[in-house]
Amino acid sequence: MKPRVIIYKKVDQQVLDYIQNTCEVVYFENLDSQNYPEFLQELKKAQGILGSGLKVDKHLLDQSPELKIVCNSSVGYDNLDVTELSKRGIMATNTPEVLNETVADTIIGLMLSAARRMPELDLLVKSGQWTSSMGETWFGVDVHHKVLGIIGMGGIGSAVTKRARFGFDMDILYHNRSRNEEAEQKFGATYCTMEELLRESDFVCLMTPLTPQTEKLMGEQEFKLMKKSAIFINCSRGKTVDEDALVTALKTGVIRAAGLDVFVQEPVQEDNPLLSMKNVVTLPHIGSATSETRLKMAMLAATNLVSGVSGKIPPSLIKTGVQVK
Ligand SMILES: NC(=O)C1=CN([C@@H]2O[C@H](COP(=O)(O)OP(=O)(O)OC[C@H]3O[C@@H](n4cnc5c(N)ncnc54)[C@H](OP(=O)(O)O)[C@@H]3O)[C@@H](O)[C@H]2O)C=CC1
Ligand SMILES: O=CC(=O)O
Repeated sequence: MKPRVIIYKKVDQQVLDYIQNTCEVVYFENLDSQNYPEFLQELKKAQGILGSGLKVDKHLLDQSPELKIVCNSSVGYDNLDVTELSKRGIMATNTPEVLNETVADTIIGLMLSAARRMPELDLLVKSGQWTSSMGETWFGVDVHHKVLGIIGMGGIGSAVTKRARFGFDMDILYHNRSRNEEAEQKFGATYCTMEELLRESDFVCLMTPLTPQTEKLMGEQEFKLMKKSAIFINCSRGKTVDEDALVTALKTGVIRAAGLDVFVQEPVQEDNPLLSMKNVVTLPHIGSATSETRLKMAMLAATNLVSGVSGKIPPSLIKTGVQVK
């Protein structure tokens, strides 16, 4: 009998076909309050699940006695309670590396947009306010030859660094818990404390995973350490930032601008003050969202799923302490 699995996000037909070769698939193109009860029913019989963002905690796992593997189609896995998964001997996987270059493109886009005020100027042109002389009220600041500070120099941070160093002649500072020698040797990135990074960078890019240690890593004190002219970019998770402190820093000129792909609440609430600020460029958590990369992510998640339910070691197993036999 084929192992029974649930897919809870829309995937490409070729991904579906690949999984269906090995598994009996229950397919929810998306999960909402309407189909959630049906999903819970199906979960009782499922050996594997694939999707992104579903909170997989003790409560959910209590309702999934057959589960062997949980496959995120994302690199971040803050939605998974890995301790609880590990206790129950359930494997967890993510999709690292295949999205690095695409997310790095998004981050460079946010840096350029915020520095050169592209969304503001786009609106101005489209609303017929382009006057013959666009004076200095509309000037931006340069990106090239500035200092970029990366908090979280991992796969994505390194791809940003490559672009910034070789494309924009930027100097790169970074902060991790441990040194990334490859980034130092290949791209000339310099390791420093978080305080040094915040004081010296013209652009601060936050790229850590969301963990208990990184929750609100950027707060009032951290923004105050930054240059008044600095631009803050967050493409990690909304909760790595104290959003109230960010609003105050942007409103009171503690920092110049921000580019944000992620928010504490997603989709972001309409009355979030960040949405009405001209010095903030926003995106709807779309860092990896190109057709090519989303397909690679889904295919990697599918490979993880099929391996896991077939008793093999999935290619991107998250280290949860689960012993794979
Ligand atoms: N907006 C979007 O669409 C996307 C968002 N993301 C987010 O980006 C995150 C990073 O992805 P990726 O680069 O692939 O991950 P990696 O694991 O490759 O890199 C994460 C880096 O963060 C560092 N780090 C972890 N904890 C801390 C800490 N407490 N203080 C300082 N540095 C820390 C790690 O170094 P060390 O262990 O030495 O501290 C590591 O270098 C994901 O977890 C996800 O949340 C990812 C993809 C798309
Ligand atoms: O947010 C996206 C991810 O891959 O993590």
